[in-house]
Amino acid sequence: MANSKQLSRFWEWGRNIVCVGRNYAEHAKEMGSALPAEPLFFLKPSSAYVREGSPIVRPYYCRNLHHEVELGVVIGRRARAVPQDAAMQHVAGYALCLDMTARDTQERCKKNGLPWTLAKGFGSSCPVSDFVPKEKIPDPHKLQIWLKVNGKLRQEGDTSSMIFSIPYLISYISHIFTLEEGDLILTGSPKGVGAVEANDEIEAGIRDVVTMKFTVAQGAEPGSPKGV
Ligand SMILES: O=C(O)/C=C/C(=O)CC(=O)C(=O)O
Ligand SMILES: [Mg+2]
Repeated sequence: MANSKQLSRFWEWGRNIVCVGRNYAEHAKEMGSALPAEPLFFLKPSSAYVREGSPIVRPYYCRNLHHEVELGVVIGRRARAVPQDAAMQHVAGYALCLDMTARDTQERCKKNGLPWTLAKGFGSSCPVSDFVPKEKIPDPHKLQIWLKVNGKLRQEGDTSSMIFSIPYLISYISHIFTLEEGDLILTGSPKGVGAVEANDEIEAGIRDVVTMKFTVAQGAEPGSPKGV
């Protein structure tokens, strides 16, 4: 099992980013989507990570970039086909994460039955906070997560409202592929997702645990000499 110190910079390990979708009923409702009977999940590349001090870059093909604030679970020990009652032994800690989403692109992908990679997997689509060792969070299903844009509250959710619990998700995913040390699971967004524009400031937190701040920048068209 990797220890907290080794995993304190989990974003540098280059491991899987596994995202769970529609895990909060009110978010599924605001998207006009049905509740999932089983977890819905997708992957981001590890180059999607971005840390405070660097911007979230809106891709050139996106006109409607959305924030989704989510609790992230950092895997500390390889998990392969683990039962639910052993799943938490594989957790090293947590992080606050954003699942930045090119919503207009996602709508097109949904309509055409295409994967969500363009909408969810672009560079800087996964801003993350500092690592929080699991000892600091006695119950990850009793956390309040929130997000403000330019000082205005947009999202506030309680992790007790997740449809599928963290042990269920770890067990479920680990029966499909092996979870490795340093992998991150984004557990889904509560309601209140919305658009951000270039120069907006996003601030988010897990109440009493951690906060983070990012600014949004506009990505350059391919071939353009300027821009991010
Ligand atoms: O149902 C939809 O149209 C969109 C759902 C998502 O983007 C899923 C998530 O990423 C989430 O629920 O966090
Ligand atoms: Mg999400």
